[in-house]
Amino acid sequence: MAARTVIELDTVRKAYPDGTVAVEGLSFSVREHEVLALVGPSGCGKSTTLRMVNRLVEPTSGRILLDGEDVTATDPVALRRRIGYVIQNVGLFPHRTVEANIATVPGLLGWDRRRTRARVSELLDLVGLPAATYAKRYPHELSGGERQRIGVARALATDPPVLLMDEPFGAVDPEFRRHLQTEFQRIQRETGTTVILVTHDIDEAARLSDRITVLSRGGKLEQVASPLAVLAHPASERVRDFIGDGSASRMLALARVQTVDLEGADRIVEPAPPPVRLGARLTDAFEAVAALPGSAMGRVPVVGESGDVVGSLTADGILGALRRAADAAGGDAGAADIQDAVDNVPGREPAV
Ligand SMILES: Nc1ncnc2c1ncn2[C@@H]1O[C@H](COP(=O)(O)OP(=O)(O)OP(=O)(O)O)[C@@H](O)[C@H]1O
Repeated sequence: MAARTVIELDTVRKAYPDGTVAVEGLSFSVREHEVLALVGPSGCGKSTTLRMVNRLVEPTSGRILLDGEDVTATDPVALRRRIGYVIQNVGLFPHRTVEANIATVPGLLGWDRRRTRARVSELLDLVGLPAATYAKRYPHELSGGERQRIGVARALATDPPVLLMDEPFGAVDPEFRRHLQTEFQRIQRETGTTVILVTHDIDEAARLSDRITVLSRGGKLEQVASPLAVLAHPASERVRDFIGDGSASRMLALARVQTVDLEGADRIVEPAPPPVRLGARLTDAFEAVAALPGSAMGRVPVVGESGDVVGSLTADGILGALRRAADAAGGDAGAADIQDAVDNVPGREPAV
């Protein structure tokens, strides 16, 4: 069964009063429970698009539907209760405790104290910041990453079906950013919230989203497709430019080792190197092959769930897996494109 459409943009245009056309003829839809990344170069209209969904910005023309209902015909306050919103610098109220910040929307909805307190505690657990330690703190008593997590907790307070996130991990250092991304993924899977995630970072989009929407200057739609399809088959020169180098290594991180990519276990040379797991990311398989000593003849054992060796994998197997993944992602890019991309994978040389 096809997933239900939750948000639909239909030929949306936004011209600001000074004449800047931020978004032009933009149409795309977001399916229930998916994470849709909105990417593109600076100033291409990502934030404007996001803010039109919750009516912080009004479209000049076109329609935006939430559950089939035109948002411009919906009371903005009621609308924003159905849509969580997380921005880069969070915007927590500085003179309110963490608890009071998270309880903002429940308070507006008239929840009683017990229900609110229970929800705050549940959300703090969800974002990994226990209430006993954090509920009574003020925003200035938190690290940047913790503030970010409180921002997510606040946005999720009334369990909105839709969450809009504008560069939510932008203000934190790269290592912690990775941690927050993983946490976000866990929370999103747990809650099933439909998410639009604005980011200028193609790696973040590839890692976190089910589909990527690429915009170019003036808010024009260039491509909507799965991360693998965008990386393997960029729809235009502008998408290619935006992605830049490194598509192949990004694809390796998305595709997985499958049985069809394997050769026989009987070809493994003893003493065997450490095995790779069936279903592992191709990146891990690639690193394993690249690290092989010459004596292993470029071949790693592959083990199944029970730990039994189910076959062996070589650099050619990995290349085949990458081609298969790219083909499965659709489009008609030739094998040469993929070969070209694979040739640019750092560390490929020693693997062959
Ligand atoms: N209030 C405004 N008045 C006039 N122009 C605006 C206004 N807000 C945004 N713009 C312009 O609209 C265009 C799109 O801006 P927007 O913030 O949506 O882009 P973005 O893709 O989110 O950018 P970034 O990645 O840099 O945050 C830009 O040219 C910007 O200067």
